Amino acid sequence: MELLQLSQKSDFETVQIPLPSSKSESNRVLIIDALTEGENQISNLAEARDTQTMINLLKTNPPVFDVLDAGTTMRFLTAYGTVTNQKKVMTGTPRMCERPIGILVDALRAIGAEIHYLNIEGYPPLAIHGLNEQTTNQVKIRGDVSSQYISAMLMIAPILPMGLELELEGKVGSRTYIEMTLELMRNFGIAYTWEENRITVKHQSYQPSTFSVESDWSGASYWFSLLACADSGTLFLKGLKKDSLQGDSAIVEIMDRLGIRSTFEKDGVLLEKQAVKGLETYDFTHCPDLAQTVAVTCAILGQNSIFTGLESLRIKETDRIFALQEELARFNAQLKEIEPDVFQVIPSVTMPHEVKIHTYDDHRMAMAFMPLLTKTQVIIEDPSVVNKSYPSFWKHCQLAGITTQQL
Ligand SMILES: O=C(O)C1=C[C@@H](OP(=O)(O)O)[C@@H](O)[C@H](O)C1
Ligand SMILES: C=C(OP(=O)(O)O)C(=O)O
Repeated sequence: MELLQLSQKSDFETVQIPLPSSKSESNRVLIIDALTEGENQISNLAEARDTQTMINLLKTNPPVFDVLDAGTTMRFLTAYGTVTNQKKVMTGTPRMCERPIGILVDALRAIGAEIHYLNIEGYPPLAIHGLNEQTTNQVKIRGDVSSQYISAMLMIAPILPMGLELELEGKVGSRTYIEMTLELMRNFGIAYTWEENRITVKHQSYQPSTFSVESDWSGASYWFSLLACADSGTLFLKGLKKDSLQGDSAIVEIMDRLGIRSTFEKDGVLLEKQAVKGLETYDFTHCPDLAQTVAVTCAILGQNSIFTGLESLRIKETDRIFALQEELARFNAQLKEIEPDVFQVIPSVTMPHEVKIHTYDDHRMAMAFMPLLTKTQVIIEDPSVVNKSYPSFWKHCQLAGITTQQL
């Protein structure tokens, strides 16, 4: 097991962090690009492994689409392979084959697709046999498991001969990601309506256009957390915009409560320290990828916060609730379920001289616990796990003056 030691440091002089591009925006524009007749001008695609996997699969078009551990790549390419009438096997890592996909497969079957499960009903691997004829444009889809199924259906909707009327059922989580999908579709010429729980996309063509992918707000969250936990300093995060398509820009309002003032400038955002106002409660339903960052920050800052909207965390790269509970305990903090789906962060009272963090094949576990280095020496197990979304993360830590050493 590779180990990376991060030395304790708590002052960050004016440091500029370049940030990676958003993998969520990148993976959407790649699908849209593949469905556009004509040339798009797309820049700043993400270096994330999830995006590079998508680029390679679209370019080489092998009979087996192995998406590794990339959820969006699995869900978006399943819909793409179907609408482009291809025969494909969709597979991924063992964990990917434990992440549910039945809701998307049912929606695709409802419009006439032939898809078979190759192992366990409701989970990858899958065999796609394409879509010969669209049988209906009326589809009901649950919104409470993953928004990625909805985004996948929406992006192929204009290509369907009958278009699509998607009725969202029940609670809709990660809504900001659905909005991102529709905004990007609009950027490439697609008209849609979203009235109450019904999204309608008529049959139409994607129009060639330009798009520059923004920096990644989920990746930015770790830098907000670092400064919030530090004694002093300022950070400048490049390439972030105030009007972002990414719901994880909610980190600005969360960190305003946890001691960070954000000032938007022409080419990014300046982070400065301010007094902690306190985060009593936060609902992560629409920004689930921020939960680990904020849990660790609250645990370090002595904030007894209540978290809700964490349901989807159990089916991501790992069971993130379990992983957080185990790793927070290593510095005597807790994430306690005080009622069904209501969690309380119980902060650390004593900090060990060194903390070793297990990362569970989850990039966000490695990155979310990095700010612990403001209080103690940290050892991160399997540091290359960050490659999924942020391959240059440790290099950027060095830019911030953090000493990293492979053990
Ligand atoms: O559409 C997207 O780009 C994503 C949607 C979210 O997943 P869920 O919709 O499954 O919550 C998020 O957690 C994931 O990192 C990226
Ligand atoms: C959940 C994530 O990604 P995905 O679902 O696309 O694998 C993530 O990046 O935190």
